[in-house]
Amino acid sequence: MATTLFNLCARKRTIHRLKVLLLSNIHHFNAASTSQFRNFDAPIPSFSTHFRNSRFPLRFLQSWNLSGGTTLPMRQFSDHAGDGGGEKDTAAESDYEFGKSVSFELENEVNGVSSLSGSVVVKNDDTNECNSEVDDDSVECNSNSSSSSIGRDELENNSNNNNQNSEEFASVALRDPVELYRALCDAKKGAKLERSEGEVLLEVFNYFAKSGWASNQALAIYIGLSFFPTAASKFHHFFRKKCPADVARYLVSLGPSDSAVKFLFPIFVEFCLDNFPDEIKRFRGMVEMADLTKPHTWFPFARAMKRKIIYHCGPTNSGKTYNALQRFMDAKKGIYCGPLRLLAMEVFDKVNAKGIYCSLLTGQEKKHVPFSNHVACTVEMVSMQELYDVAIIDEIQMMSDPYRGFAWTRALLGLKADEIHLCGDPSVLDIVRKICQDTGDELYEQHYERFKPLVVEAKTLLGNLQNIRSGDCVVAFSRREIFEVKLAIEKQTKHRCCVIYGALPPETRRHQATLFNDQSNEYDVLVASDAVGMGLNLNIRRVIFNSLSKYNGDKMVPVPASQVKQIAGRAGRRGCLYPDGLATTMHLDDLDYLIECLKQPFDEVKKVGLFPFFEQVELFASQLPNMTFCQLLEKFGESCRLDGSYFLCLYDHIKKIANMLERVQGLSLEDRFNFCFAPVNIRDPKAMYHLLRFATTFSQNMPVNIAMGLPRSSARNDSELLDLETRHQVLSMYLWLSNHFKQERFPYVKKAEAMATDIADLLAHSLSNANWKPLSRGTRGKPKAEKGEGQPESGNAVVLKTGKHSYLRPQALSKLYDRRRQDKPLQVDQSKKVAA
Ligand SMILES: Nc1ncnc2c1ncn2[C@@H]1O[C@H](COP(=O)(O)OP(=O)(O)OP(=O)(O)O)[C@@H](O)[C@H]1O
Repeated sequence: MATTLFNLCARKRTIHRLKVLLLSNIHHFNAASTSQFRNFDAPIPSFSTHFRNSRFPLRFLQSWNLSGGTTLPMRQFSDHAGDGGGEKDTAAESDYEFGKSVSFELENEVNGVSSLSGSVVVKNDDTNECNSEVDDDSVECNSNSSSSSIGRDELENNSNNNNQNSEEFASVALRDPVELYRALCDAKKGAKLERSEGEVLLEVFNYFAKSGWASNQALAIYIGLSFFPTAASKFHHFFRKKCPADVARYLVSLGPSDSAVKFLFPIFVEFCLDNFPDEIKRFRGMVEMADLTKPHTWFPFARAMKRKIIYHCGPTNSGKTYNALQRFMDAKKGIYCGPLRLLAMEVFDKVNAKGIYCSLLTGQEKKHVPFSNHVACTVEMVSMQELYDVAIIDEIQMMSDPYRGFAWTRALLGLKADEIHLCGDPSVLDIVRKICQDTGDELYEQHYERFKPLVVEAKTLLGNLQNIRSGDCVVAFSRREIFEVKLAIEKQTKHRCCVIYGALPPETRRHQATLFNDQSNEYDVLVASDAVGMGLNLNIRRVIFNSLSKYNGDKMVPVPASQVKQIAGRAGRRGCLYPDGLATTMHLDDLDYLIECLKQPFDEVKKVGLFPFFEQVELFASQLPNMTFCQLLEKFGESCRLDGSYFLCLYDHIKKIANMLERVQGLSLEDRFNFCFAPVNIRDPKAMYHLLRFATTFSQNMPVNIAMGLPRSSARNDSELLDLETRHQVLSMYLWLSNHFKQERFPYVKKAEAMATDIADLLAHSLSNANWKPLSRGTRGKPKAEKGEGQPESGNAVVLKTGKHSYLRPQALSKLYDRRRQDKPLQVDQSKKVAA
């Protein structure tokens, strides 16, 4: 029922949307249809190849740079045939998105048969070379291997047979696939094969059906990945019914190999064109609807402008944003786009404090300042309709973020501003240059150096918390670790700690930052996650990495060098109490990795993120009735085409929400799309429950209420603290939804804002007093029994250094370190190392 409704709504709206999209993107579709897809109706240009008289393969091969000809830009397909046996999925998926060209070097080699100065050598990768090569050497090789049993006559016979075989094989290999396919069609019956030959042939076709390379190449004739196995199976039956003896023998000689796949593929193409016109038409329609190529053409107004792009390129703390903000404040009308609410709020405060009216726009809040011509927003909220004099896109390197990258790409391509300032590290400089070539914008580069070099303190803390000093920021990569460190520091030293991590509301993070920056109180140490890397001005003297590994949702992995740099760079900012920044590690065995990371140049990003607009998904949906939204997204991912500089952003979290909302009936496609982007922690069942509840009430056309209480007092343990965090997230989600749907559907905005403020206060108060052992979300409500003083929590931590001031490291990490240590023994003179 839900699906039907969803499809009904989708179709009803599609016609109108289609018109809008076609009108606004007409150029895009034209361009795409001419350059990205082979045109089956176009006349065939003459071309010298083995595939004479071919309807399809001729064009097919032309565009794939058969013999050094031009390569048309197209979706990237894998050029490795060597992924047959069972690797299909990964190979297909990994190569699926982006168009690199494929080259068959058929001039010199045809399916394993090379024509070399008149003599023919059959190469078969999968069989013994001695048997497969038919020349003098091979005879010798044969005779060596079996000289005792084979007589001279037999040898000669073998040699003659081999020569005959090789001639026959060569003639099969060199046959025009179109002609061969026609011959197969005309044949009444295939040759009778021996059982062993039949078995090998079966293996060959199984190998073909599993070939990621073949399934990937088949996309070019609009045989989709999901249909490929069916097509391959039908092709097999057809072949077995009609196959002549010489072709069968040739295939048996090749065996289940890449050469066999390459031989069969052009025949398969002919077979598909003949037998699956409807399937091809359907998939072609889908592909055209899911065309994400040439994204710069999606923004015709921005393309009509002569925009000036200024790339402020440099490491952290080099004054990039400061300079860009000067231009922003001087402009008549400006927009700042940042990665975090926190950064947008900071710019909002800073600019208003200078007497320039500036509004604030984030997913959760709209603060309109009367008479303001400036706005500070989060990058997802940037308007593509308004005209600006100056725009800033901060942290532009986040274009390559696997989840959110599309928002930066969209802002860069679509912003209607005369002057756009990009601030970020050099990792996306090359790709921005390329994009500016496509858009026709002028690019100016301003390179920056850090105000003061960052110094690595080679001594490290040697695991001893007594070495903590005022102004230190200890960085840990999980909430649990953060509270463990805070607890240990407060227990073993006189310092008090503020904490900052991602799950805290921006207001609470700001409050903790203020507490830490303020010299008049006892909170002089900060314990923070990677959330400290962006958006807060902090008086940090030294950044200490408690560990340099983090959980990626699946396993512990080393923290990427770019992130280490970004975080370490927070030490010693210009204008703060400690202008000379220091970075070090808690434990000596992490020091090498830190030094390596800081020495690394910035990685050059090859691709930036892209994601379809709702209109594109809607258009696509019109092709696929009877599909759930989640299936639709999957199909879109499978069918979409992208240019080489772009990747499709990950959307597993969106699919998870889409799946949950599947049971909610009466939501339109657009509603589903919007609900799926709501900020929710998909690993938090309580938060997910509230999202489901909001969507259900919304679908019943009723005003959505908050239906959530407010705790009276601050948290007394970690379970209560986690509960406060979740409640704040639910309120934040409510506010976000109220800004993305009609407000009358979410009428309790004021109440939600007031509750969020109260919870932020409670959180701030709770954090000041937090002195309990942390829980992870999974163990919420089940606090572990307290252990005796100094004893590690069983199974969770090990003592790395004994003694009163030793610090316990979580066990998952210590295992990783042990492994790393085994891989690379610690250098004794490590402490002498100093890096700048
Ligand atoms: N010319 C300047 N005069 C006074 N203060 C400055 C100047 N340039 C930068 N600053 C200050 O130096 C600090 C770092 O500058 P800014 O935030 O612009 O660096 P950044 O390169 O953008 O670093 P990040 O990427 O870490 O934000 C800020 O506090 C900023 O106010």
